[in-house]
Amino acid sequence: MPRDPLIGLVGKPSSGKSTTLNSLTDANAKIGAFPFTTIDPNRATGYVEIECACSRFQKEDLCKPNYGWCDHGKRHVPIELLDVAGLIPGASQGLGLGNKFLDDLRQADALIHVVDVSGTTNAEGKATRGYDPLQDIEWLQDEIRLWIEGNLRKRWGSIVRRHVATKSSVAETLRAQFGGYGASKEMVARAINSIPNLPPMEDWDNVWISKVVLGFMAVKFPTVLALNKIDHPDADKNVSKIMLKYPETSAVLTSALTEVFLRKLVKQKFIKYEEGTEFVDIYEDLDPDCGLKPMDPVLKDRIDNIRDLVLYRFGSTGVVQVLQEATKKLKLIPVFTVRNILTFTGNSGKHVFRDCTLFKQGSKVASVARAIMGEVTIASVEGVGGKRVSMDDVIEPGKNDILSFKVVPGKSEDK
Ligand SMILES: Nc1nc2c(ncn2[C@@H]2O[C@H](COP(=O)(O)OP(=O)(O)OP(=O)(O)O)[C@@H](O)[C@H]2O)c(=O)[nH]1
Repeated sequence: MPRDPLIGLVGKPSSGKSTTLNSLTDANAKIGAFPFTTIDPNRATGYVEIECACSRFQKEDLCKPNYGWCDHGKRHVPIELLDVAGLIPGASQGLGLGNKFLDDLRQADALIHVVDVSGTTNAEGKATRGYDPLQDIEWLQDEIRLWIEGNLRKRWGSIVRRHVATKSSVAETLRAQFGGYGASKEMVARAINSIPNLPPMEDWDNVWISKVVLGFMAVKFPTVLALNKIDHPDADKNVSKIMLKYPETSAVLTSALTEVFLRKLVKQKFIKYEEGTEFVDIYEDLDPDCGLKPMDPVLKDRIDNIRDLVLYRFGSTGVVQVLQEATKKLKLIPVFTVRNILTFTGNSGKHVFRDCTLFKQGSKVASVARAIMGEVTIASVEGVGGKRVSMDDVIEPGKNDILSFKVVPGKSEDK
């Protein structure tokens, strides 16, 4: 059965991973200004915004997801997040929580690397001033590479002997080695194909091994940088440096602390705030019967600062966007499963498109069936208009992403 996609938050201690996770979820990950607040991997549910199928059929008013929510066709679908305990230089040699961190990482399908661009924490996450966060991007990649390389080199002699003796292909041999990281055959093939002029495996030296590991990392751990703490005055120059050095890397500017603060004020009914945007309304901006409470001047000043320093300058706090970017890297397709393909309703009631699940690009209807229905015998699959859909079809947005499975009668309920 395919596993649900998982996005890992990585970064040095105190870079703001827990705050970012909190800002994306309702989880209460511990937040602290000292290293290793997060000792156990912390799983939580984030919500990624997609275009809901309800708007294709002008049924926005009837859309009521079983999980997440839908706001005028903008649907927020759950996705699992993993806050990985702080990593420091030397982790691949076991420093800090190194090996534990790296082992937790195996399960992730994409990474959000939270970088503290304020320069106020050093590589170990201790308070400092003027630290250059460029270093963090480099050493974190290095530690992951060294960890994977270390695991490979430990057994290199026997790996190559077996490879030659069994006349295996490079893909087969590497698939066996990288299986522990959850690598599929297709992933290993993509990694190998990304390296030009790769010699036979028995001729690889350390340089070739590093190249292969880097190729594998790019496929297995596509990464988005969350350049966090942009509310800090020193952030600008550090962001420019990073963008200049890594023009090809996906990066989103974030202020996780601001997002957490805004969400708190929403709960306390001081503001109306559209997540992922720059729009914050306070009592004075709206009608007296808007349901908001008036603020004292100190709080009002803070909101003005947040508008000037974060929202109007950057367009948002960035946290919603960082999750969008990470999900984009995974190339996920939302699939809507309904019981009634004509009305798009579920088991009962008038509400439409109750279920939506994210699947990897390239998934077939058969794997959607297995993931959603379990091990039952499917009699037929229908798409929009009641058209028959083949189990072998590859799912595509707008084409066959709305499905109804009919189960062989007597075996199980259909959906
Ligand atoms: N100014 C500012 N501070 C932030 C931001 N995000 C997090 N912080 C602060 O940075 C400190 C560390 O944040 P955490 O979220 O605990 O960091 P962490 O990376 O999870 O740390 P570990 O659990 O030690 O790995 C806290 O004092 C946060 O309030 C931000 O966007 N701006």
